[in-house]
Amino acid sequence: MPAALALSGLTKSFDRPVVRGVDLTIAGGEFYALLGPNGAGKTTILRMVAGLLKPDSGAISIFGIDALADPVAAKRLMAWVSDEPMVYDRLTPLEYLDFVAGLWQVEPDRARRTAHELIDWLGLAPYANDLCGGFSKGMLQKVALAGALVHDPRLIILDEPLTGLDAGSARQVKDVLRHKTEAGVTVIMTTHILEVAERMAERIGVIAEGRLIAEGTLAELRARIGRETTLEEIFLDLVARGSQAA
Ligand SMILES: Nc1ncnc2c1ncn2[C@@H]1O[C@H](COP(=O)(O)OP(=O)(O)OP(=O)(O)O)[C@@H](O)[C@H]1O
Repeated sequence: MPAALALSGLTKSFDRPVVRGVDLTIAGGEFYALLGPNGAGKTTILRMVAGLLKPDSGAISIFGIDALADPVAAKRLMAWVSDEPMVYDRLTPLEYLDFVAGLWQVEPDRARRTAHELIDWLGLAPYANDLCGGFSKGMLQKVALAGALVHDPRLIILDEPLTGLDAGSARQVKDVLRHKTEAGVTVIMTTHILEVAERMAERIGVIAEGRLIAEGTLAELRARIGRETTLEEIFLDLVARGSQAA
């Protein structure tokens, strides 16, 4: 069984190098959190995986598909959920999900079932027939998440999915992601909420200055630091060591 995601030697520069030779392998069904300081390159890595940015060099494989050579086949297997939700103002959540499912050519009955399931899970049922134009950012984030999941992707990539959500909405989103991993779906997400990474992720990767400076389970990261402490302490310690090494 090929890895859900395998990155090798991934690099990207803008006016300076931003992603500097990242190798990363995530197994099918894993929940992986990508942590790192602001500007570390996390979003840039994920945007390359999602096919929104072209790497300068390196390889991206999604369930064994070369995502650079066959981006359409790779995109069929994954969902990209950005931290800036893009939803059509003039559609209702149900219409939006129907539209997205149509783009993916999901069989209509199945699409409708999945759409209703996602809308229920995310607490959007009371607004399912209201125009998205009047929604708050948190509601739009949930509609965008539902839209990303309507074609039943096997790999879900989320950039800061919980930012700006109230406690109830954050719980709904976390429950959906948990439900998906229980069903064998792979999740990779960036977050600055260390408690979320600590509670939800099976493995954590730390990016600093464009490099993967550490990864492992929380216990493995703790062992690297050599003392029993919080993820926050581990994170700060690893990042400080990473910048010293660079
Ligand atoms: N399109 C772009 N053009 C020029 N520079 C960019 C572009 N996109 C990102 N950068 C730069 O690349 C660096 C890494 O950005 P990136 O968004 O990947 O970081 P991040 O780890 O996701 O940060 P944050 O936690 O703040 O979201 C930053 O210095 C950013 O300004």
